[in-house]
Amino acid sequence: MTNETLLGVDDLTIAFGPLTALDHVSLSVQKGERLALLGHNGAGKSTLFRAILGFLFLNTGTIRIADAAPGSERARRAVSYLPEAVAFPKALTGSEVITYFARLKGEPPRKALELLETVGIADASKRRVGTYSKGMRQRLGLAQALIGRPDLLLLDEPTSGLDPISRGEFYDLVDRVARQGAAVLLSSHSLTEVEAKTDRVAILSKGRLVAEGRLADLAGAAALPIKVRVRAKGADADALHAKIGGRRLNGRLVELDCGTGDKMAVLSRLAALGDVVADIEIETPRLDDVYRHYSKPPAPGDAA
Ligand SMILES: Nc1ncnc2c1ncn2[C@@H]1O[C@H](COP(=O)(O)OP(=O)(O)OP(=O)(O)O)[C@@H](O)[C@H]1O
Repeated sequence: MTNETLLGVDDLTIAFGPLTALDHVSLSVQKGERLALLGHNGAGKSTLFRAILGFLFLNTGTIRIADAAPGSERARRAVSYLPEAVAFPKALTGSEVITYFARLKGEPPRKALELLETVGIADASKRRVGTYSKGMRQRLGLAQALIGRPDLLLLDEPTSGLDPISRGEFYDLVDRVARQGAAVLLSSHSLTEVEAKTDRVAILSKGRLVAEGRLADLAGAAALPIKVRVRAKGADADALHAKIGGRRLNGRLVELDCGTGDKMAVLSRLAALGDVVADIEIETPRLDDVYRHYSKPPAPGDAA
């Protein structure tokens, strides 16, 4: 653990009776870093959050938050949590909610109220929360989580139910908070979103950490193929398919798999075909390919 490590989880096991929800899990999140926690329903993501918050007995291992034990005074000051469906008293205004939480955290309400500006709902600060849209409630939740400048932000599926624009804006805010030095651990089922918006991913499968690292490194380690999609001239995919093999996707497209080392050779071969090829597209592995590779298929009834 370096002094830049704001969350260190080492060999963590958590069991609920006979069920092992987390099985010897180790991971860390550094200052300014956004780590995405991925996994099917029941993989153990929320259990990890609850353990970090100090609510659970650890069967094995340790958790350190800014070098403090979970649940300690120091850790409680350092960590903030935003659940998936944040609920505030409907009769309170946004300002009243923030003032209330600032007082609970022993922070000056005036400073905390500036966070309503940060998250873009200052205009609605005098309105009752009961009139807020889901996106506005999540923004208010983020403002609440940011009170006192936490070192570690835990975001449990923070954008589920938000429209694409609100999701984008939410991630921009998270990005800004990370650039100011916070460590962010967020869980999500939305792989495309996480791919562009986080620094590293950790994949849990049935309580075990099956992969952890930067997307490009995980894709490289898994030796996932690059897909080369070739468009046939004159919409004659059959003729093209007969020449190059691979998969015929439709009447115009044929797809080939190749390793990073073979890419140039494959491209040269295709270029030499000349008249039968209209266009070539190259697709490097995406997070959903990496996720599918590393995570086991869900048990029946476990669909994400
Ligand atoms: N208090 C508990 N008692 C018994 N089993 C529990 C308890 N809390 C969680 N579990 C079990 O632990 C496993 C992990 O659950 P967890 O809620 O951490 O999964 P998750 O990855 O957050 O899933 P989801 O994506 O659905 O939120 C599941 O099998 C769940 O049923």
